[in-house]
Amino acid sequence: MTTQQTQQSFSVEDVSKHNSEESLWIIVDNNVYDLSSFQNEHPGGKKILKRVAGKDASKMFWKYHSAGILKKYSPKLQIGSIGSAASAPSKAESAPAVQEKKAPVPVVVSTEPKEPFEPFGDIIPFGDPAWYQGYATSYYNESHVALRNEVREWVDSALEPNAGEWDEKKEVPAEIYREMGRRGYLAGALGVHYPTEYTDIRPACVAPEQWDHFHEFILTDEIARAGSGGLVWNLLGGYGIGAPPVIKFATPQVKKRVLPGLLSGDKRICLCITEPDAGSDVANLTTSAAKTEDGKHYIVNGEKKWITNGIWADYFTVAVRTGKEGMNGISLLLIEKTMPGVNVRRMDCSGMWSSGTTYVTFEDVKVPVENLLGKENQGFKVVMTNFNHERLGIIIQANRFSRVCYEESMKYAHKRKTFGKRLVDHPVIRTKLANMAIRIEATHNWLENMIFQTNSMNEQEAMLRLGGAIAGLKAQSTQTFEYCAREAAQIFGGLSYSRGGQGGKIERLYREVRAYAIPGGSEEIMLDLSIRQSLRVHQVLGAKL
Ligand code: HEM
Repeated sequence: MTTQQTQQSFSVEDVSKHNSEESLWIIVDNNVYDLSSFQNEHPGGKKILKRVAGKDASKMFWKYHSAGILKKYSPKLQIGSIGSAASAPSKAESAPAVQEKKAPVPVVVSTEPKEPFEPFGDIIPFGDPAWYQGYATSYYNESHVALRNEVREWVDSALEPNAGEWDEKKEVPAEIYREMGRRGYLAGALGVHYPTEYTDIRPACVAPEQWDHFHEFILTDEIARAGSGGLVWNLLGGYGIGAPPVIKFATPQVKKRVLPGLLSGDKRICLCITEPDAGSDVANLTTSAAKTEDGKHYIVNGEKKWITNGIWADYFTVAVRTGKEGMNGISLLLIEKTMPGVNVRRMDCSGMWSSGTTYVTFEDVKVPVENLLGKENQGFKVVMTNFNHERLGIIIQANRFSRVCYEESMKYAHKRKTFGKRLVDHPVIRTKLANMAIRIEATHNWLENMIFQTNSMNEQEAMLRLGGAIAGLKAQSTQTFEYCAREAAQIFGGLSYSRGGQGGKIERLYREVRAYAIPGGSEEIMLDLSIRQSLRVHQVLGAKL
């Protein structure tokens, strides 16, 4: 279908003539769709379309579908609009679809107190963070607003409508990952300053020197809005935890060789810590790295399990044992796919299908000593410095997924009727929505505080002082996610039990809860650490105990 045809204008009478199997047109929200060829492949059946052939089918359409369907199928099926070409936009169109190519204009930020920003998004109460909905904020400035708008436009048009299909295929087109690089999103997702020294790519709407942890928060949060953990981990999972040790601890030569390709999205990386027998218990890992007699290489042997993005990775940031037992014998090595002895196989998991969960084996892999990240036997420290960034990423995603569960439930509760009333008119359903919202907002507000603290401290200080609170917040966010996925599933009923369709996001997210509650420190470990670590810090600060 050409764009010109899409602009064609028809009258209701024109459409009414196309009311048969041979020529089957319908109207949805003032737009005209030719379903003549599509009717045979319509997952909801052919007959149901015949009943609305030649008619305005908006009401029936919105009863059975969510907005993503139109975004996905319009380019193929829409042939025009009713009346003038500039008719009222549909629900799906109201989100801008195509990003205009404009020259990047960095936003210059003033430090004056601000009025609330223009309301943004669907304005469903608690469906987005408060600062999106016209409430005042002291955390965000115009550059955050600009980035939020830019990412949402991309996610709405290019990611969300395809997330379900990609998850089923267990693969996201490589072009999407490269686009993450081209837009400067990968360079901005390292938990450090925007690394202008290793890439010429610049974000379109944020001056690199102004890029902060809130920008990374917004980026991750908006991508998570597509409602697929598999997708977020495909785009940010391996990279967000595998690349920071390289930029912080690799030698200058290795950084110069490796980082440009990683930041542009041409090369991929993953983090290999977990083993078949060592998960949250990092200090007990057994993958060995023995130095050769000439001291120029390590010979690496061992297995790593549940490695996100491993099947596509060019680089592996690997925790190995170079010394004695326990945490003081661990080092981090950058292993490369081109090194003989590196093997990967995809693992079958209950969720996160498009994230490429991998089993990695290292058999006598010869790694030059220059690929050591940090100092020998001090890798545990490198792993620890990674944790705040990794956990904040998990918290951001888990809480947006909770919001997606809530937002989808709220929308569905406004259209589904039972016992003669909309779901939202039943107090029991409103109680479910309220219990979801209060948890999401509490988590989000604590999260914003943690991001603000992270912005205000150097990394060493943040690791020590925020480690406990961030661990506690991780547990809170995954408990909230589990709660919201369950409640949303109950609200959607059978639709959340079958794959795809209106309940598709809920069904998928429900299967993804464990991927958030277990890795990056299980809930049990996080809760315990939140108290232990905070006590340690506050004893130094003079807690009166
Ligand atoms: C532009 C026109 C349409 C497109 C592109 C379309 C596409 C789809 C798709 C992709 C599904 C699979 C479920 C999902 O992913 O949501 C579906 C299901 C369905 N569609 Fe349509 N559809 C269209 C129009 C209609 C109309 C006009 C009706 C009703 C008169 C209808 C009734 C249904 C029903 C009953 C289902 C099954 C829902 C379920 O499994 O719960 N569709 N449609």
